[in-house]
Amino acid sequence: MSLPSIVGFWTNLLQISAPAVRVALRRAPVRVESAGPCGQTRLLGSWMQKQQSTSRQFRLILVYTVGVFPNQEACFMHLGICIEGNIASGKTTCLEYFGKTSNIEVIAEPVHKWRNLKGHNPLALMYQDPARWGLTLQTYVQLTMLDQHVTTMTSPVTLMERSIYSAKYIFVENLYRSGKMPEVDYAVLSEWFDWIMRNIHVPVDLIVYLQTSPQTCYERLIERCREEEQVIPLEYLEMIHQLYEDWLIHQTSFKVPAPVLVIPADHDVQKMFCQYEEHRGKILMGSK
Ligand SMILES: Nc1ncnc2c1ncn2[C@@H]1O[C@H](COP(=O)(O)OP(=O)(O)O)[C@@H](O)[C@H]1O
Ligand SMILES: Nc1ccn([C@H]2C[C@H](O)[C@@H](COP(=O)(O)O)O2)c(=O)n1
Repeated sequence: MSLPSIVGFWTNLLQISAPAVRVALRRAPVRVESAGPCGQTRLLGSWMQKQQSTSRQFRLILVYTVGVFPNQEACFMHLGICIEGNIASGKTTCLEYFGKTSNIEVIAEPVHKWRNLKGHNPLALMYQDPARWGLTLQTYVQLTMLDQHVTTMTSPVTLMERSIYSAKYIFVENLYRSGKMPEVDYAVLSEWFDWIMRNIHVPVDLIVYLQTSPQTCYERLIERCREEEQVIPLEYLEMIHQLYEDWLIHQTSFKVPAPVLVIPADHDVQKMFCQYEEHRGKILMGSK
């Protein structure tokens, strides 16, 4: 490449691929692992991983590679953002808001699958008898959440409701700690989860935590009136709340897989929409 074409290349790269460049710079050592059209960058990526280097120069080499093989840009373009929060904290409402007001792809929690699996309702069974059905539900939750994480996305930004991480660190943990999940069931789920973490890349670029009081969630849960959840007492929401706080605010329980943007979510819907607008830029850029 001659000097002008190199300059032109960089200018074009930075103009056309700003999000790709940014994502590649930040995520290079862990994101370069797709096979097929990303073959060349995959080699470079694994070499970089071996070097255990996070230096800016190496990352720039990678960005250069993205530019030289422009058809690979899609590998770096995508940002995955998870909306986390207690039951009935307003996650679905948040997803619907962004789904309507921009071309972000939204993925709702697959609750319909948990309520109807070949005519069975694992969610209802779990609430009726957690010790018997907790493992059944959470195994299925883990599978369906993983499926959503690895689904190929076409738009640059995806907002996903909850994650495989909160399924394990919040809900499985809660069943176990409250004595409603036998140790052997917890061990089986943990083995599965650890295997997934070792063998499958589950990328999350940003966690948006809708922080509510348990009381607010209790009121919204009653208002929503989902049949299976009528048995949920306030104490259950308090335990889920504490697990979320320890994980995402105090960061004392489990590894947090991405930066956390905290949005206070006890407010009415209008105020929440205003807050979403205030944070729209950060969310779209995947930064807190
Ligand atoms: N900011 C809010 N103020 C009052 N009610 C809300 C607010 N956000 C959501 N709701 C209502 O609370 C219930 C739970 O909201 P939802 O978005 O389904 O929560 P989640 O997806 O977190 O379980 C729904 O009936 C919804 O209409
Ligand atoms: N791993 C999980 C995830 C969710 N649930 C339950 C909690 C709620 O009853 C329902 C959906 O949650 P929402 O989106 O309304 O917060 O599924 C669970 O038991 N385990």
